[in-house]
Amino acid sequence: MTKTAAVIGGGVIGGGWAARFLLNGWDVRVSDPDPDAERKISQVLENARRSLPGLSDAVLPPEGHLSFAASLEEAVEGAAWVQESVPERLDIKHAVYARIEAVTGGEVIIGSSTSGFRPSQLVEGAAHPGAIMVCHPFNPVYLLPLVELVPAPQASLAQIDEARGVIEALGMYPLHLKKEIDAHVADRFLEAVWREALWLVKDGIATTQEIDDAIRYGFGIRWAQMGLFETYRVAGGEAGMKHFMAQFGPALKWPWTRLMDVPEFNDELVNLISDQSDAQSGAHSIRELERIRDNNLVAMLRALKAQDQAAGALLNAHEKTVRAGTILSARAADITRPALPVVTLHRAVPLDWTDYNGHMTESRYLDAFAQSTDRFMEVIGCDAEYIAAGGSYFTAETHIRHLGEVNAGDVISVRTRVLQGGGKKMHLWHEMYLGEDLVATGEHFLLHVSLETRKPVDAGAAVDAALRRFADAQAGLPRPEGAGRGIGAPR
Ligand SMILES: NC(=O)C1=CN([C@@H]2O[C@H](COP(=O)(O)OP(=O)(O)OC[C@H]3O[C@@H](n4cnc5c(N)ncnc54)[C@H](O)[C@@H]3O)[C@@H](O)[C@H]2O)C=CC1
Ligand SMILES: C[N+](C)(C)CC(=O)CC(=O)[O-]
Repeated sequence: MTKTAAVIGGGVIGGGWAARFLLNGWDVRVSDPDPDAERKISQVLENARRSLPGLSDAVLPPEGHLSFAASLEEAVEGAAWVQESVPERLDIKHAVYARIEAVTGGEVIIGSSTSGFRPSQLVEGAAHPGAIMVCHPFNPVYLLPLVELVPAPQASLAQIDEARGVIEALGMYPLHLKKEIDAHVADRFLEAVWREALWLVKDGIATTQEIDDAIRYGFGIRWAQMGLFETYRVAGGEAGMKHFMAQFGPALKWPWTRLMDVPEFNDELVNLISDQSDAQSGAHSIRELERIRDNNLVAMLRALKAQDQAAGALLNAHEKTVRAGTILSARAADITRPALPVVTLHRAVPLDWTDYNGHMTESRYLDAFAQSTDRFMEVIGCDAEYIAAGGSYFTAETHIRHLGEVNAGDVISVRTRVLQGGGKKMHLWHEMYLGEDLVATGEHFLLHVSLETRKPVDAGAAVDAALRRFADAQAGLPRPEGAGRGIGAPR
């Protein structure tokens, strides 16, 4: 049964949470007094739809239903999770919790997005303090996986486990802090860097642009993949962390920081920073900047995914749980019915597969069809073990036709037929579908080779027999329209 999340406060962060829940198959009910909340959330959701589904190579569950409740109580009624993202003011948060608890009676976890309040502050006056916990996300919530999970001391193990389970099921990473502290862990770093940056601008040392360059051309890239300590361990050379600390330890006593002071936050400083920021980035609207940010984040996360490192390793682990029980079982059914085309690919289109024309770029059609060919090779037994023993297929010729547009986030499927198969030859016909619409075809002629001699040889007996089983069973099907067609030939 589809679960419902109540999102209380639908601003920047509430909107991001709504998108994260919806795109992972939850229904979402939003409560926000702002008459503009619906418009703002629909824009956040639009950005999320083009970036989150294609982050993974597995297809997420069907998108949940979004609704806007007339009252907080209506939003919370029957919800399996409540995520509070109202402004960072304790009085507002306390008033909201009292109303939520009156409906849930402490039976449902209330995750708070608070950037800085400690759980013991959040639960002051609460009837069911164990159910209220810090679940601090990072913007954009629909792409960044970190959630700092800080329960109040009254929380039971079962409540903490439940929270952890929900966060993980959303593809996020619960960092469970056992001790509370103002601003948790990550925001203490952000605060330190922010203070230092304000001083550098105020003192005329660097502009907002120069500070951003210092981060994005250097340590910002490093931090995304190894964090702080592992990065510094490597920086210590062969002697590692101890050498690093011996070399740079004394600098801690030198005036390398102004963190002890806070620059006075007066109009002069605010204008200095915002004027420089306008000059730096004012040419883009916030929505444009969000899309630029999302494109970059998706590209970085997918690069880390390919390396199975950091947040990319988390994506891979989540993908396994999403895959289980969906496409794999569908494929297994197809394999037992060789007269039918085999579903060899079912995935969402990643943002980094699109181009300047705003749709899936041509090289990715070959990528998708190549994945289908690889999958079909596995189906007939030409798998990693067979290849390691010295046999494989090389592609000799390919013809791709583009029949319809595909956009980021679209779920595509490829169905594969065998036009000819046996001995050295394998002639495949891939059809790519968006729903029931045929959007591309790929015709591929492959030769079975010996990986030792690099020359064509007949396939091994088992692979040959499996391939012929498909070829024979599909021989009676009508020849696909477009098969064997040369470029420019009439349709
Ligand atoms: N903006 C950021 O970068 C991050 C913010 N946070 C935290 O998330 C929370 C929300 O922050 P933002 O989304 O940035 O603020 P925001 O100002 O964008 O959104 C707050 C929303 O709450 C609504 N609201 C006010 N009173 C309400 C009530 N009684 N019931 C329901 N809705 C109500 C407002 O109309 C507004 O739409 C804060 O606790 C903040 O510390 C956490 C991570 C990052
Ligand atoms: C600036 N901030 C304290 C609201 C930042 C956060 O809480 C996390 C983030 O997304 O940067």
